[in-house]
Amino acid sequence: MAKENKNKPNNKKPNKKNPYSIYWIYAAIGLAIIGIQLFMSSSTTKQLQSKQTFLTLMEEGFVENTILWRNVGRVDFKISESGRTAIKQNDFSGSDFELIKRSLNNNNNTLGSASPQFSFDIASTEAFIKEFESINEKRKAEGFDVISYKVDEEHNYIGQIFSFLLPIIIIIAIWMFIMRRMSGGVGGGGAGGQIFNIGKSKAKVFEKGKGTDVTFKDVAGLEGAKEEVQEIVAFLKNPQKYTDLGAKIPKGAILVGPPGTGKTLLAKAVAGEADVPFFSLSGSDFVEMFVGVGASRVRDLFKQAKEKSPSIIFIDEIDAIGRARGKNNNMGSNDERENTLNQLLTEMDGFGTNSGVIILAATNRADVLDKALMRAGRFDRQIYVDMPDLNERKQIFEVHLKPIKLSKEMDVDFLAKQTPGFSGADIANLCNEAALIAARKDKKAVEKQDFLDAVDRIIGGLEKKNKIITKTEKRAIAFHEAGHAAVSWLAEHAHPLVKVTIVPRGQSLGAAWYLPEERSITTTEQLLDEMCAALGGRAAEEITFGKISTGALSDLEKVTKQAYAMVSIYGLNKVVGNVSFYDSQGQSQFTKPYSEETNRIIDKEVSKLIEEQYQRAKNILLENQDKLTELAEKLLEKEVIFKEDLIAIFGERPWDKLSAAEKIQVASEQNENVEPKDKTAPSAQEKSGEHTGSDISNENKDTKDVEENKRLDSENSSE
Ligand SMILES: Nc1ncnc2c1ncn2[C@@H]1O[C@H](COP(=O)(O)OP(=O)(O)OP(=O)(O)O)[C@@H](O)[C@H]1O
Ligand SMILES: [Zn+2]
Repeated sequence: MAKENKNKPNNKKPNKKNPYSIYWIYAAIGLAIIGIQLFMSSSTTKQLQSKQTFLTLMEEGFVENTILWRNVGRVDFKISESGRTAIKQNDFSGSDFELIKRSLNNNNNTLGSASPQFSFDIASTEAFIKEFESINEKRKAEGFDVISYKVDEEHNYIGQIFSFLLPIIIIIAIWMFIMRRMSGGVGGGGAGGQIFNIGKSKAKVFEKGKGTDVTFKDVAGLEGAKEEVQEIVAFLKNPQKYTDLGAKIPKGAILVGPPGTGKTLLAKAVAGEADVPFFSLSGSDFVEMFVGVGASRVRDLFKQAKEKSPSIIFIDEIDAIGRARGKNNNMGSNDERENTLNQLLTEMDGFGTNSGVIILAATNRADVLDKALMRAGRFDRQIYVDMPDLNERKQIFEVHLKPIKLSKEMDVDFLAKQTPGFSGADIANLCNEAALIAARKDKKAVEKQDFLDAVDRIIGGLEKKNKIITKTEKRAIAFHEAGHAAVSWLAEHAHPLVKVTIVPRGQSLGAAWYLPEERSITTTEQLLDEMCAALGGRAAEEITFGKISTGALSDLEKVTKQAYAMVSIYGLNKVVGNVSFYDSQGQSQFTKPYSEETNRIIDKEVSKLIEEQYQRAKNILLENQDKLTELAEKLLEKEVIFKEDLIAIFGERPWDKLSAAEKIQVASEQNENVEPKDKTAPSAQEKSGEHTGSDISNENKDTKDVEENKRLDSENSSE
């Protein structure tokens, strides 16, 4: 039973006393009346005054389809073809014949309709039959055909109405079927039908004490967020404590943060732990193609929540309805969403602070939300759920490693270090992937190597063992990657390298993995050294082969972007000065906020900056050319080399001898092409509200070694 409650929408019970169904009854009655009237008017029977009219016509042989209704004492008949022409031409007199003539004329106007029917009352069926038979005998004697008749018990109106209504009923049935399909009512059950529930909220309800089995223990890290959410639960459990002191209980809290950081998980934990009904739905559940449905669903949701108060409403991905109003107004389709949002705002205003309903919402696009939604009095609290840091990653690993069978020497610290920029969801995925890899190798337990393979696979994509690369190309790739590795190893502030590979994987033909610090401010020296290392690949090609290739495309792209950022955004260039042309609103994309003169200076400074670093990279490599060659040869031989090989060739980095405690904060392995890394950039910015150095460092890390790919492509095409 508990299961039922969990999985089925709550709209089943109120179905019975649904206010919408009354309209349907009205509609059905209306349709029936229209139907009957149509039926009546289409086959009207004209009432004649006397039976003598019939008998006259019968004597002439002008009647057909004669039916005697025994228990109502009535006769219906029609006039035959010859009769109709005769009546129109001849002068039958009497009021009945006037009537017949008129209706025959009318009938001619309406194309294709059947000949009109006439009726008259009789006192007794038996007596009438006698008269009828006597006329027939007369006709027989005169050599004419006898007129036949039929005796029936009762006029079957019901059957005729039904046969008329049947197609209408079928059409309605088809229509209802389509509507049900459109409102996605798979779980809605057969009985009531979704059509009645289209304006009902689609919230899943977790009743008191039957919540999810997620608890706060399952949410690792996120200490701050957890505390705030727990406080909300406390408000609901014991409002007295707060209201006694005059405090108002917040109406809502919105969880903001990058994807996969555990917002939904946190809300599920609230459902699991709070001892109150929990309504869970997604922003897109309000959206339907019919106007007014969204607003009606909001109304219904709040009504239900209030009935069960104290309760919690959770709206996931609220940006689906909460987007700022008024933008893109030229597209009419937004009206419906705005109505929905307006209704939500009204509802949030409508209930008092102490009504015992608290709204939780989650989004990863807080920037697009309507300001009215975020103001105090609605979502009073904004809870930031950030990407996990080293320590939090460790805790998340601990949660997700629990169900996995590990080999003895598994080291969670190590895993956390290997995964900078991973979100909680990424880590969950990694653990699963590692287990899959181990299973594929028929292992009894998951080993460290499986996790490393899983990291490689998640970051870099699948290995491409069969990719065809010529010997010269392989050599060029090896020297290029060795160049990156050597420069980053030898430049003090560059991220030290951890692993270099020339195994094709995903899009790339080779990759150098760095060990970036998790830092929030980047110094000029760090930026310059990173640029130098990025140019190291091309520099190595030049000093080794005497020619450069197109393979450094993405290195160059990254370096150029970073140089422009340094000069025109971070104010790190002496000539341009302490100015930033950064446009945090992203408004003036078409006009540059500086003069032509400044433009020229910026361009000049950027190319100077890059050229300097390129020369520096070349110098570093020239000084160590034999070591570079040794490294490249080793790479060609082993395909993957690690930090240890670099130490063997270049010796320890003198500046790497940090204290162990510091190291734990600093360390972490990083690929050149870490996709999750990108996700951290905006969050760091959003949070501080200003532009920190972090996104520079991120830009810096996001090197794709697609370059090698492109190099090959263009070599093929140009030569
Ligand atoms: N802090 C965490 N502790 C444990 N597991 C986590 C944590 N964060 C994320 N996860 C894992 O990642 C999965 C996805 O997280 P969740 O759906 O809560 O992310 P989200 O922030 O809601 O993402 P989105 O914004 O994309 O909806 C969870 O089911 C859980 O397995
Ligand atoms: Zn490169």
